[in-house]
Amino acid sequence: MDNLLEIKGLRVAFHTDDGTVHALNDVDLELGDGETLGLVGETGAGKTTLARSIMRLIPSPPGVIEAGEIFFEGRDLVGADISEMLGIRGNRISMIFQDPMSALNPVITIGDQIAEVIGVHQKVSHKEAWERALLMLGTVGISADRAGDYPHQFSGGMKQRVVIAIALACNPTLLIADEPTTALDVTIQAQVLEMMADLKKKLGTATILITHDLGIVAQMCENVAILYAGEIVEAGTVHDIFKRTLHPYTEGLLAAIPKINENVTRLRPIDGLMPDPMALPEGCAFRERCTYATDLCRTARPALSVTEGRHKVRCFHPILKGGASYGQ
Ligand SMILES: Nc1ncnc2c1ncn2[C@@H]1O[C@H](COP(=O)(O)OP(=O)(O)OP(=O)(O)O)[C@@H](O)[C@H]1O
Repeated sequence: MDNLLEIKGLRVAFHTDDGTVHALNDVDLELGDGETLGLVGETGAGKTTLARSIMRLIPSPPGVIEAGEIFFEGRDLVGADISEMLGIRGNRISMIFQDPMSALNPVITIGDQIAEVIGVHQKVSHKEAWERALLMLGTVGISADRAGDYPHQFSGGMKQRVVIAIALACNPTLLIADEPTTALDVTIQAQVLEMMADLKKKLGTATILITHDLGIVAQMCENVAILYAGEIVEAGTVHDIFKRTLHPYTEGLLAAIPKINENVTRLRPIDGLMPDPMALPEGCAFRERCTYATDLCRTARPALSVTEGRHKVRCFHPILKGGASYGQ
C-alpha cells in the first residue's frame, strides 16, 4: 500500500438514549507520507470523531465503528487489539486534542512531562528520556533551562509549544492536531503555526490538521478534505479546493471568508443549519442549503466520485466557476 493512511467506507455511530447519532457515513480518506491534510467542516461535522477513530479512542459505549477500514502503515487499525494500539499511539500516531492547555499536568515540570512520555512509549532509561526531552524543548524553541518550570510559568503560546513537543517526542509518522491554535490570540497563533510548518519540514511528520479556518489550510496544507454532516463532500489539493471548487458547500465556505480587496459590509454566511445527525434526510445531506439542488438531490445520495487526480466531489451538480480568490 502506497499511502501512509487509507480509510475506506468508515461509518461511526453513537447509540445514545435519545437515538443514534450518525457521526461518520462512508468516509474515504487517504494521506501520503509527510503530507499535511486539512480537515475542514463546521461544528458537529464529525472531524474529532474521525480523528478519534484513527486513534481508536471513540468512547465506547456509546460510540461504535460500524463499518469500514482504517489502514495505517499497512496495518489494520479497526481490527487492532488494545496492546497493538498502545504500541501505535504516541509512538507512530500522536494527537493534539482540542483545548491542549488542559493536557498539561499543573504539578509536574514540563521537562518531566516530556521525559515521561518518551520513557513510557520507548522504554528508555530516565537519563536518556530526560536528555531527549531537553532536545525536544529546543526543537520547539524553548530553552532547556526552562525544563524545570511548571506549566503556569509559561504563556499560552509557550504551553502550546510544550504540548507539541510532547506530541512529537517519540517521532510519530502521523500527527493529528485538532484545532491546535484556536485558543491562542492571532499573533501567537501565527508563531505557533510557523513553528509547526518548520517542524514539518525538519521532521517530515505527516499531519492531519483539523480546523474551521480555511486561511490556516491555505498556509499549512497540501491537501484538504471538506466534511459535512459526517461525509466527505469534497477533497483535493489546496489548489483544487480554492481555485477549482466543485461542491456548493465548499463554495459557501470560501464565500464566507472576508476578502481584503472587496468592500465587504457583511460576511456571507451559509444559510440554514446542518441536518440533525440523528435524523439524516434522504438524498444529499446538503440539499436544504444548496441553491443548485434539484429533485434528484432530494431522492438520491450522491457518491464521492473522482474528477481529476485526487480531486473528489460528492454532488450531482458540481460547479466549476474558477473557485474563490483566496489564499494561494
Ligand atoms: N460521545 C458522544 N456521544 C454522543 N454523540 C457524540 C459523542 N461524540 C460526538 N458525538 C456527536 O457526533 C457528531 C460529530 O461530532 P464531532 O465532535 O466529531 O464533530 P466536530 O466536527 O469535531 O465538531 P467541533 O468542531 O464542534 O469539534 C456530533 O453530532 C456530536 O454531537
